[in-house]
Amino acid sequence: MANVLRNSAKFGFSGVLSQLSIHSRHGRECVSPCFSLQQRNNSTSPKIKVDLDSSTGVAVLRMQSPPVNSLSLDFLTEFCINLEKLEMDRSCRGLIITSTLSKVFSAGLDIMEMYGKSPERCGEFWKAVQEMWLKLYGSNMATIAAINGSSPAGGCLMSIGCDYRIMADNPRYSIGLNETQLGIVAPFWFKDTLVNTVGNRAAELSLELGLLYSAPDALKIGLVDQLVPEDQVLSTAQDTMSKWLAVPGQNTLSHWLYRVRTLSLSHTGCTGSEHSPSHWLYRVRTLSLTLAVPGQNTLSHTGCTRSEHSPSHWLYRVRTLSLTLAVPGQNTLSHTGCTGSEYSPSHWLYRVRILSLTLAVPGQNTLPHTGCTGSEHSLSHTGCTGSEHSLSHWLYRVRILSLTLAVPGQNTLPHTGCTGSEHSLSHTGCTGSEHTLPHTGCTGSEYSLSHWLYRVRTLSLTLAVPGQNTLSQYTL
Ligand SMILES: CCCCC/C=C\CCC/C=C/CC(=O)SCCNC(=O)CCNC(=O)[C@H](O)C(C)(C)COP(=O)(O)OP(=O)(O)OC[C@H]1O[C@@H](n2cnc3c(N)ncnc32)[C@H](O)[C@@H]1OP(=O)(O)O
Repeated sequence: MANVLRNSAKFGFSGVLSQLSIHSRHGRECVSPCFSLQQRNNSTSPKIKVDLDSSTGVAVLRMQSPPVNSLSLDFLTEFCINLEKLEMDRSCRGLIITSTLSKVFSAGLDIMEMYGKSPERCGEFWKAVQEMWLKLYGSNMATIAAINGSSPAGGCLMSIGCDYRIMADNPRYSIGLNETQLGIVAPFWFKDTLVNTVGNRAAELSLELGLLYSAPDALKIGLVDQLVPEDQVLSTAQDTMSKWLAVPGQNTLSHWLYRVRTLSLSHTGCTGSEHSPSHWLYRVRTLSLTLAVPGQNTLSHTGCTRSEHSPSHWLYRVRTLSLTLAVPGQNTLSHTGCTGSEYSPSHWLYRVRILSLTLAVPGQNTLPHTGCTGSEHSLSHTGCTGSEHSLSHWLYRVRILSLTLAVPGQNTLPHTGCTGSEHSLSHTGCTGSEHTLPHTGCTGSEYSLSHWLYRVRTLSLTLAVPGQNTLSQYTL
């Protein structure tokens, strides 16, 4: 193990990444995930065993790939195919993931896949990792991880991709995103999923230090939801699953609304159907990693010029910065308008972030400042076009807007400037009839207004990417 890691370090992950980056630029065909997965599954011995109980609608997926259920390309392929089959099986409503091995749930990504492989193989592997996460995190089934052993790195990702985690109460078992300790960096979507699970500060500490938590500590920070004696992990998962399945529609809207935010960030920048989510996940990840490569200080405006800022420290922060500030199609941080020395980065970063959150009104040209160049760098870039429009004027309106949105019978948003037939849900940024927020599950007139107001508000706040038609990009 240690040898593998040492060799990986010697080989250089950034080298692998740059190769991958080139590969990505040349472009991969966007084929259906199902097709591509089936094509590349050459393994004969099953690494996954699935039992679906048709009386309960609950499937148990057992990982059985000794010695440690490491996530190789073959393993991931088999995992995804099984997941996809269950997803398409309408009788299956719940999924429990566990391991047949003693002491180990999953050791995470197979280190051997990250060492000495061709760029093509690396690309396939990485795509499979993304597909595993997308399928799990985006599943319509209720999902529970029955963690009956250690679950580092990718194993932890798999666990936090589920709705609920039950872990064996054994302090020798550990779980966490420990990549930093290995000299590599957890991709931003690993980070997002962790943040969604344990919150910002715990995730920050966890990622910067590459922490592995014992089962009791994992429970303390909320990384797992419940500890039970080892021999009761599966039975408790089954009991818990019946509670989840008793919640009406639990695996539809509420489930999705929460997850859509994370998934949509992953898609940012997607403008055409040729861009599959995994394609973008791959690119964005590469971008974020590349941005912080020492010696390539393209983020000089972030203030990152000193050697005392360790990569992991910066990668974590830079990722957050890019996600927060990046406007698709814009030259990321330069769109902050920070071109003169009078504007310190922190000054701008702070303001722009607040502005984006405060002023973004879907369908409006909320943040035209992204194209500001020169002396108009002022508060007028918030969308105010005349000097009479002060910031407080706008802040006031936007506040009113948010409040008004929730008043039954006023869903037309006339004050946003919308006039005519576009007074509808198209103000969310949807422009074509095909864009009916399919992922919300809402499809027709059976949904009352208050129902929609509530949903739209959440969606707008959640999904609005200024200047982009975010919802239309959502293809999952
Ligand atoms: C495509 C290239 C892209 C490059 C991009 C670069 C960076 C991007 C982000 C990378 C993200 C990575 C996420 C990951 O998941 S990295 C993997 C991290 N995993 C770990 O750190 C786990 C390491 N393993 C352990 O801690 C332990 O093995 C254990 C799971 C706790 C089990 O312990 P134990 O029961 O004592 O077993 P052993 O340690 O003796 O191991 C038995 C056997 O298994 C081999 N092995 C263990 N882990 C892995 C692994 N992840 N991949 C492959 N092989 C693994 C270990 O070497 C032993 O083999 P031998 O018996 O042959 O010595």
